[in-house]
Amino acid sequence: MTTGYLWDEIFGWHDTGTGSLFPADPDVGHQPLNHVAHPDTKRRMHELVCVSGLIDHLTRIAPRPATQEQLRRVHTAEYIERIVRESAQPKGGDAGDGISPFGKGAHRIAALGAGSAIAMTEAVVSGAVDNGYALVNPAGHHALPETGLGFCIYNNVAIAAKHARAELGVERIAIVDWDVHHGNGAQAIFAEDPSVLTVSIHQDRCFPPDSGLIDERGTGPGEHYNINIPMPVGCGDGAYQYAAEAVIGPALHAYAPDLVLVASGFDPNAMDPLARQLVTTRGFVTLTRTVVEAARRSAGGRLVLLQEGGYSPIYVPFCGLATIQELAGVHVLDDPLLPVVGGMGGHDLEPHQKALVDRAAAFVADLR
Ligand SMILES: O=C(CCC1CCCC1)NO
Ligand SMILES: [Zn+2]
Repeated sequence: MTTGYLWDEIFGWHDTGTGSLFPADPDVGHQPLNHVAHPDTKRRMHELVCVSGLIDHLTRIAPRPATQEQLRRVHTAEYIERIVRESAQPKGGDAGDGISPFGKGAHRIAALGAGSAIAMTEAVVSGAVDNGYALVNPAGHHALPETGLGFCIYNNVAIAAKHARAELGVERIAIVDWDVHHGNGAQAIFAEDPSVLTVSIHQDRCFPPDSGLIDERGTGPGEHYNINIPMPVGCGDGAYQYAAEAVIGPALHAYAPDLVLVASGFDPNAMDPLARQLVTTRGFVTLTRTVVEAARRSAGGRLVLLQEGGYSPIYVPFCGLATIQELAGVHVLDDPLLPVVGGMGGHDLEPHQKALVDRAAAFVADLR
């Protein structure tokens, strides 16, 4: 098994400022604080991959900037122009919702992330590696054709999927989004496209507001090819394991994609400030095992994971390490926090959690 890995130091230079989540404002008490999406969390994950020795089991894939044509498969020219323009300003700008600030040069960094998603996808589809993890920054899964949103500038996973369909001869793609926030971008971009199955498991109505409801199932020819699993707050490893066994695995088996892409956010983790789930490294191992097995069954193992959210600088590195270990089939380090986060309760499957997952499981029968 060869697993590709991609990181570039410039991802650690994405400047999200000191607005924490809102601009510092002494008049209302907002003190300056690193933005929750500060790149340090992802940089720490990369450093743990290196210091743990896991990097020695991985094949380094070179980052590459997305071309204008590749960005334009998803985003409008006007939007890209605005990002390019604001990125040239000394003070940078915002992706589009007022809480996604970026510094000077953000377009170059975000375009490198999107192009790196393509580079990893090409490496996997060509067989250079069996599967891969691209630790890109900023995240992308909320970005829409005409605007960024929720810290996302360019929709990396959608850009990679469009490229695989247009340039790599891939017919059927499944996008699994396990970031704790709804994968609204891919859902919208592929809403009418049955050649791309989108599955999002997320905390119910956390972000974007009122997005990712269970009855959002695709439209027109794409109807039934979007599955949302809006998990109630407080879901731990047991609930996520049941969702993987009852929905994610069966949906991928029924759809039989030629390539599996994962929007890999670690913000379901039990120590994350931007959601209220209880997932530990055990949960991410279960999710990873599920997509590895699905890709083995129908896609020749072709599987690409792209970094999305995750805001606990303490725990995200270990969640990422556990995920990449499972992807690569190696084990270099246990999760030292598991006795803490795994011993605080909340990991048994609860009846209300099972009931929600069972509602989503019923949709698998509609997949062809
Ligand atoms: O991790 C994210 C960003 C979510 C935040 C955006 C504003 C409040 C929650 N999306 O996946
Ligand atoms: Zn998120």
